[in-house]
Amino acid sequence: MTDDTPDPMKILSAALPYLKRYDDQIIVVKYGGHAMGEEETALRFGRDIALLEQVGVSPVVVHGGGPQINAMLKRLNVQSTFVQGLRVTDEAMLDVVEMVLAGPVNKQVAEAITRAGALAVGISGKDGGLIRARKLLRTMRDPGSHIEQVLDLGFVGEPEAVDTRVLKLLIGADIVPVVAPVGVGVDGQTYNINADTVAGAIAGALGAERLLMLTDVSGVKGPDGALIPEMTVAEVRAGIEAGWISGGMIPKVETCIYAIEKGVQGAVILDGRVPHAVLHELFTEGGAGTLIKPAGTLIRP
Ligand SMILES: Nc1ncnc2c1ncn2[C@@H]1O[C@H](COP(=O)(O)OP(=O)(O)O)[C@@H](O)[C@H]1O
Ligand SMILES: CC(=O)N[C@@H](CCC(=O)OP(=O)(O)O)C(=O)O
Repeated sequence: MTDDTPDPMKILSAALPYLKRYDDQIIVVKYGGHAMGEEETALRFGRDIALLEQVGVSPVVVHGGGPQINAMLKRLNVQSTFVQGLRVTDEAMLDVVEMVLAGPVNKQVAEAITRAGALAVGISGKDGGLIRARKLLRTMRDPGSHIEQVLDLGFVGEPEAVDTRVLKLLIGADIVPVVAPVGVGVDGQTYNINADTVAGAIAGALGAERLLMLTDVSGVKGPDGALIPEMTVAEVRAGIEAGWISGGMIPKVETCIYAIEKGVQGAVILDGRVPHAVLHELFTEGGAGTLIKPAGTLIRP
């Protein structure tokens, strides 16, 4: 009779080179609202992050919460509209967004990590001057028209500067920072920022070793629908140009490209609903999802 159960000793031993590779390295993990799923998924995520901390990696978590905001809006009977994948945010909407992101979602994620045995502290981009934001300006052109229209998305922002001091203090004290994607302008105005964008900005500012983007698809799929394990920045750009990278995947890969251009060694898009996706990516030979990397590097050890 054969026993297909993987030998835990073999798994641990095979993970050794990766454990050494990521020792003391900063890994930014974007935990998307769709990847949060049921309570058990969140607790499992918490255990994976706590394990990273225990083995000497320095994880920084940036979470989303789009579906959780939608659920609150439904309870309040408020409609929400999206333009180019971004939530149009007036003053009343901003209150709900900040309340949900910096409130229950932020605390649940931090608590799940803490419950698993690592200390985690939830903050928003407004704490410690972490994210100085400015209003995001987006334009749109109707098909067949030459005229660019400026879109008004209200209080939707983008990071203008990232002050990493508070993150470094927490990391230095072996505390896992958990960041809600809200920022503040020089004039004190609060902004709602897409969580992918915040994760990319923080990974770039910290010079992280890796940016992991946890979502609800297995990674970037090619024109034939098959998962692509590794791509260079140039290949990603060609995919956008050719149209087989589209919709919600565009801002995600653009965030990865931004982070790589800021010096991050590799950015991975992976399915956060798969048990232990983070550990699988970091500590196994094949990794998980799609690794986007600078040209000419061979970085899956
Ligand atoms: N080449 C591609 N590979 C994978 N997904 C793609 C691709 N092109 C477009 N997509 C779309 O991008 C979506 C992922 O983005 P999105 O739903 O915005 O993620 P999230 O909610 O986690 O931010 C997928 O569900 C898929 O419909
Ligand atoms: C401007 C904008 O659209 N902000 C997002 C912030 C949350 C987010 O990005 O959450 P996910 O990562 O779960 O999608 C929103 O209001 O939904």
